[in-house]
Amino acid sequence: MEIYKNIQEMKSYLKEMRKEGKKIGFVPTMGYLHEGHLSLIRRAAVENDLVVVSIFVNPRQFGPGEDFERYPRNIEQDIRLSQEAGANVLFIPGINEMYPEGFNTYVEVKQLTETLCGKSRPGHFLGVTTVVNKLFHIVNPDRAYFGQKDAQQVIVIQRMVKDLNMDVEVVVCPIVREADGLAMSSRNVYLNSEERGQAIVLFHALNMAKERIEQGERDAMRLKKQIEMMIQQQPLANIDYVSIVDGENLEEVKEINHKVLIALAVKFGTTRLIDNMIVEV
Ligand SMILES: Nc1ncnc2c1ncn2[C@@H]1O[C@H](COP(=O)(O)OP(=O)(O)OP(=O)(O)O)[C@@H](O)[C@H]1O
Ligand SMILES: CC(C)(CO)[C@@H](O)C(=O)[O-]
Ligand code: BAL
Repeated sequence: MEIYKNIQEMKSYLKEMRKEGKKIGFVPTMGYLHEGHLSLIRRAAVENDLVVVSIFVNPRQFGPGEDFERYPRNIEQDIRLSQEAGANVLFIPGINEMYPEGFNTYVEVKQLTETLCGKSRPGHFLGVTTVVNKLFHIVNPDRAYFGQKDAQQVIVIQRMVKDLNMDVEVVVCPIVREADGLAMSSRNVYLNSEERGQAIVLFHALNMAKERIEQGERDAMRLKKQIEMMIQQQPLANIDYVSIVDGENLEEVKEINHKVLIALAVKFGTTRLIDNMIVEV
């Protein structure tokens, strides 16, 4: 596996690969890889000739007081796991490589970034779209792989790709869960055993909501209340948001009569977890 820290060196290497006709699949990550990330890498390896994985904990998508400094990192383990999953090139730039002095260009998707996580984390998606845009320019992939776990991120990136006529196919991969249903996340390591035990309520609440819709529930407000009540029964849970939105434009729905996204963010102690489920009626 090739490992690059330098943008120009990796660009030259990938240019050669492209000249040989190789199709490039790209998996952007913030590292501390788990089965969720590995599922993206494995899929990219099946669908492309060359798989590039980036590991960059992007400071510009963390707000002040968020967990940038303590975000979990284990580069040796990431190298081993990504190689085993089928990565051919690892891109691990330093902060100065990505944001040299004088850096001053941002890419912003409006509206879609103003709800859900965008509301609770002002500036977060500006950081995400800016860094993903940069990474797309550096890697120039044919396909880029993102997890449905970050549902809003997927929709925002699809919008950016469309609006800016970018030649990359965005491939969305299903949420990978722990055996008990908790969505895998690098941040799960922050949870103590009590918090970890209670966090399973998120998956249970999403399943409950799906069942209610399947049984005929159409009132989004009533369902949202039921989800909130179920989560609040866990003493360590602190709800950031529970939302039932249109699966395409992320606008809050009143009546559930088409494809909806049930999305939530809940804190357990200091750890903020997100999860979601798409339900079609
Ligand atoms: N459980 C999962 N299932 C599928 N894809 C996932 C999962 N967790 C993360 N991903 C995807 O992996 C990519 C990189 O995500 P990232 O490095 O932020 O990991 P993460 O575990 O989601 O971290 P965190 O939850 O701490 O933000 C994103 O496209 C994300 O959606
Ligand atoms: C896409 C991403 C790698 C950009 O930093 C990040 O937001 C993530 O890991 O989902
Ligand atoms: N997966 C989204 C990265 C973040 O929480 O900053």
